This record gives sequence, C-alpha cells and structure tokens, in this order.
Amino acid sequence: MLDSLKGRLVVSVQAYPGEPMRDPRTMALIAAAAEQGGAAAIRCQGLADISAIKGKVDVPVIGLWKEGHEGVYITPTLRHARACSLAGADIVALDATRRPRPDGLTYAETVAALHSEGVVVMADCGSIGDARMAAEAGSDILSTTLSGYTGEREKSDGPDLELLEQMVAEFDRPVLCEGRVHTPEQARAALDAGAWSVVVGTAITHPTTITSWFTRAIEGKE
Ligand SMILES: CC(=O)N[C@H](C=O)[C@@H](O)[C@H](O)[C@H](O)COP(=O)(O)O
Repeated sequence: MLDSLKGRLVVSVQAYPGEPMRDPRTMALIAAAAEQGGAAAIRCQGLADISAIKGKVDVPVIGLWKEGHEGVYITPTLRHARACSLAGADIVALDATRRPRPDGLTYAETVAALHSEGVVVMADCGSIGDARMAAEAGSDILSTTLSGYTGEREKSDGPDLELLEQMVAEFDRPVLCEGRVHTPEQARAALDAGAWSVVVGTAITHPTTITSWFTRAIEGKE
C-alpha cells in the first residue's frame, strides 16, 4: 500500500467544528472528487467521515480522530486510534510528539499495541526530535504534519522543507510532507526534497480559507 503513495499526492479532506461542510456525506463527495483528480490517498478526520469516505473511494484512507485543538489532539489515545482503524482507516495517523498523552501510554507503547493488531501507523511529527522518537518506536510513515504547531518549529508560510530534508536524510522509511502546502510548485518542491508523498488539505478542500485568501488580496483586509 505504501508503494502506491510514492511520488503522489494525498488529499486531506476535513471540515472544522461549526463549519457548513462538516457533514460526512459532503466530505465523502469531496474525497471522491479529489480521487477523480488523481489523489493517491485521502486523509480524513472523525469516525463518521472515515467510514463515509471509505465507502466512497477506492484509494487508501488515512484516518485520524481529533479531540480538542490544543496539546495532543490528533488521535490522542490508543482508544481513538483503534476506533479509527475499526471505522475503516487503512492507515491511522496519530500525534507523534514527545508530549505526555492523555491515556498515560507512551507513543512507543501505543504503536506497539497498534502493530500487534495489524494497524499501519503514520506519525504526525512537529520536529526532528519527535521524528527520532517516532522512528525509534517503529512508525510506518513519518510526517511533518505538526511542524509550526507545537512550539518547537517556527510556523513557516509554506511547508517546512528544512525539517522534511532533515527527516529524509536521517530515516530510511517514507517521509510525507504535510502542512501549509498551498501551491502545486510547493508540492513539487516537497517531492524534489525527497518526500515520499505530499499531503495537501486547505488549498484543495477548505473553501472558507481559500476564499479568505482572495478577499484579503482584493479588499486588503488582514
Ligand atoms: C496541525 C493540524 O491540526 N493539522 C491537521 C491534520 O490533520 C489538518 O488541520 C491540516 O489541514 C492538514 O494537516 C493538512 O494541512 P494543510 O491544511 O495546511 O494543507
């Protein structure tokens, strides 16, 4: 399955609490449209979205479950990860930072339990320190997802190619570039920098943000 992602685009399909598109059927239709456009996999959030999208696309589904929006919130516990897998995720993405987890398990203990159940794990890292810990724990995929969101790395305008390059040089396993990839050129640059795949969310699937890019440019508002 990981080979099918090599050199390809993964599209993240997510709507946030209170937003008009936060509806599993809507998310599934957007996922299907992304698949038609050539997405090699879909990344999505929440059990209802995972199962709706799994029923609608043929490409692999990377599932996560966000609880809250501060600290460890991307698939924060083993229970969340197991639920994503049961909902149909082919790969489960989880917070792979060195911060304490709400269920008291370490990241390595969480991955070991998931591996014993046959779950493929994507590690959402925020720094090279996180990536080392996540690699040591045996994560199947490493990703730059949380760079700029944990206080360890500055939030760059575009993707964190510096971290990506460091991870690619250090680890002999798929490293995905995720976070603030806003243009096709940035996506290409990420692959050229050695990314196994590039994950794009907002710039493809979040019309509220995309609209605000235009209104800001036109109306000059911040
Ligand atoms: C930090 C965090 O919570 N990232 C989340 C992870 O699933 C999503 O909100 C992002 O949209 C996703 O990572 C894709 O990134 P971008 O939308 O920048 O292309």
